[in-house]
Amino acid sequence: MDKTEIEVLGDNHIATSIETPLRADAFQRTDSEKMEHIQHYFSKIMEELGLDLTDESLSGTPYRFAKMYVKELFYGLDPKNRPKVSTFPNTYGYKRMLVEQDITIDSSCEHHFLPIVGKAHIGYIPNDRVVGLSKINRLVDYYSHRPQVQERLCLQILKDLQETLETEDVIVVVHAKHLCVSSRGIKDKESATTTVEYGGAFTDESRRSEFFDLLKNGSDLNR
Ligand SMILES: Nc1nc2c(ncn2[C@@H]2O[C@H](COP(=O)(O)OP(=O)(O)OP(=O)(O)O)[C@@H](O)[C@H]2O)c(=O)[nH]1
Ligand SMILES: [Zn+2]
Repeated sequence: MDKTEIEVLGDNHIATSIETPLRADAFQRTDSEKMEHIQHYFSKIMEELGLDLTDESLSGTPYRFAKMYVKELFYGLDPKNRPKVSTFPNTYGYKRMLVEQDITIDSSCEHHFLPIVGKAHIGYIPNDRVVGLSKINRLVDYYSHRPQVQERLCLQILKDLQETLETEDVIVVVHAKHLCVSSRGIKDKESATTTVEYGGAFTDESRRSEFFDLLKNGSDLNR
């Protein structure tokens, strides 16, 4: 694809599917093999920029970069890294809304590979199964650690929780800053992006209002 085609495609940045676009052979290579290749290619990028890789401070950077990509920033690409999320019967019969708020979002934008940082807030109305609270945070962390667009991140978290909790009654809000907007390009330091996705009972406006009221109460309590 040449530069003109990329410029034309520029605004077509909304993903066409909820799934992260992966190659069929995405996991044929081991993590170590991937790190070895990325280390090699990143050293070439550094060299192209004119950097002297024999410098003591720079010499380890290609390895650090490769490890960071495969093991840290993008560990969530590999389905084998999805956290084990066991559910248990809702024996106490709690049927009201549960809100888990201010979950850290540390993600990366797939257009520029720069950080997306913010918070996720999640609500659900338990059906017959409930989940350990920390597992919600773990799922958010897992889906965040892929090259993402915020809309898809929000949808992937929603879909997984709906399947795991065996209910459509889930709402996901992501509020985040994109470094590709704040540190390059337009360089707007103040703006942030909010996405919201929901299903089931949350299609009812009064349920959404209840959720947003609980969020507000939660943040007031935290003050
Ligand atoms: N909808 C959406 N857009 C995003 C997200 N992350 C980055 N973008 C946008 O994706 C767009 C990519 O547009 P391009 O015109 O190809 O890229 P660019 O020339 O670097 O754009 P500028 O950032 O305006 O300089 C930009 O407008 C980004 O702000 C996201 O999570 N969701
Ligand atoms: Zn970006």
